[in-house]
Amino acid sequence: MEINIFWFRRDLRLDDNVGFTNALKGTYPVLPVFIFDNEILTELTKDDARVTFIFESVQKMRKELQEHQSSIAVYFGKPIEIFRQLTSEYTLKNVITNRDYEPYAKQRDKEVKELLAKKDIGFYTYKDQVIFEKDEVVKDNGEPYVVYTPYMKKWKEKFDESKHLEKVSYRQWQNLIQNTRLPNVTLRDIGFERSKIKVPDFDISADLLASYKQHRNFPSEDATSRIGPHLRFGTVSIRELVTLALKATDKTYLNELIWREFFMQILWHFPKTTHNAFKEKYDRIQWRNNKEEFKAWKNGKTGYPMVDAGMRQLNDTGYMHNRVRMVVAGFLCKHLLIDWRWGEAYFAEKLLDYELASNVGNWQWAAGSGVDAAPYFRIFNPITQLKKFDKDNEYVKKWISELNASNYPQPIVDHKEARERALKVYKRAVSE
Ligand SMILES: Cc1cc2nc3c(=O)[nH]c(=O)nc-3n(C[C@H](O)[C@H](O)[C@H](O)COP(=O)(O)OP(=O)(O)OC[C@H]3O[C@@H](n4cnc5c(N)ncnc54)[C@H](O)[C@@H]3O)c2cc1C
Repeated sequence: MEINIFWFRRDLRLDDNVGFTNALKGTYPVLPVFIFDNEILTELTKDDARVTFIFESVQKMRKELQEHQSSIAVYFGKPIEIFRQLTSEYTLKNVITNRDYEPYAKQRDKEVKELLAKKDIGFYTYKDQVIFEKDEVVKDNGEPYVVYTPYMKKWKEKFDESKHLEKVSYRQWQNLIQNTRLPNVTLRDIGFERSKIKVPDFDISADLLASYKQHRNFPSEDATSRIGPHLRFGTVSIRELVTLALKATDKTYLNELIWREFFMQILWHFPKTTHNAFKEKYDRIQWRNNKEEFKAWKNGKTGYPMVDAGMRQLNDTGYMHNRVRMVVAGFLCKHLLIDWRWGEAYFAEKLLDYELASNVGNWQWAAGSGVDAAPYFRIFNPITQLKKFDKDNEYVKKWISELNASNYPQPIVDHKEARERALKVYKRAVSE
């Protein structure tokens, strides 16, 4: 029997999934597939919460598909090897999937496509995780935007509700391979164990979106949507979110979703920014990279409550409030003069919503080296930030039980001295 494969990756949902819907509309029965990619997994700790979340999301889809007399075949290995195996097990016509824009994924897909082409099997990809991808929103002269506000304006100009928000669902389950017993793996099979950290539920209610602008900067309030990991792994569709964001009178939430796409197109056009400063001069900064100070930062022991509370929240829950992320990132790069790449890597290890484009983009923003970054001489004062955004110490007390006790560390650097030192080092780098 000739079949098509639909390959799930960062789109772990059956509804409003562009590639999956198109696969179901095709001529051949569809075999849904998910691959735990061992090249990605080897980098992670055994109780990684994101792996547990992916595992549970895939098993949930599997159950739902089994109710429709089908399933999803789940494999563990190198995608190219798994496809080699699948081409010998099945008579494949096409592999269909949603596009992934990260450098590793682009290379992986290129190799899979080449393998399939040699066997005369098609490889078709769809846009699913964004409203606008790659170079759909560029300047009139075709160059990419490197400043957010004009990008956001062009995004809104080009946006057409009837075209971009069309919900794509096609529940023709009989077009799936009718087999409820397709291969599966357990967490243990892939070398992992269940994490104690859970991805929290999200809130995209009209109430939250209505008050988002006024409350989103205060970390003690539960006033942001916590949608990050769901967007990252595709358990919710961007079209659904934009639909809700448009209904809100205030458009701040929509603008945040556009920031996500802004950073994604930056990564697409400038893949070198994963490792290099967007503004080249910033790679001349003489980082101090003191390992003891880095350890104090990671463990929430810098003596600056807002920094410490944030890092402890991250270590305990895999989440940190956006305002606090800005403060801890600025503190690492400027006060401690530690390379933004160290902080980026630590966030990548810990954040449930870790997403390469947004993480690199925001870290380079904090370091001053990125697109649309704050000028280097604007240095967050972690004490003033605390007074402004957590004036009753509600947030910091929640995460630092010993805040007012003698065992709470003294500041590891003096704000004023560290600020002056950062200004000198940055100035030297950018004016050389
Ligand atoms: C140093 C640093 C590192 C960051 N790393 C990541 C990361 O790895 N992954 C990630 O998704 N976000 C990252 N962010 C952006 C932001 O902090 C998170 O998206 C947000 O805190 C997630 O919580 P939420 O879903 O409740 O956000 P909400 O405030 O409810 O926002 C909704 C969604 O909008 C998008 N969004 C909001 N702010 C930003 C932003 N500044 N940049 C890009 N998209 C944004 C996200 O997709 C977010 O989930 C980082 C920010 C900083 C300062």
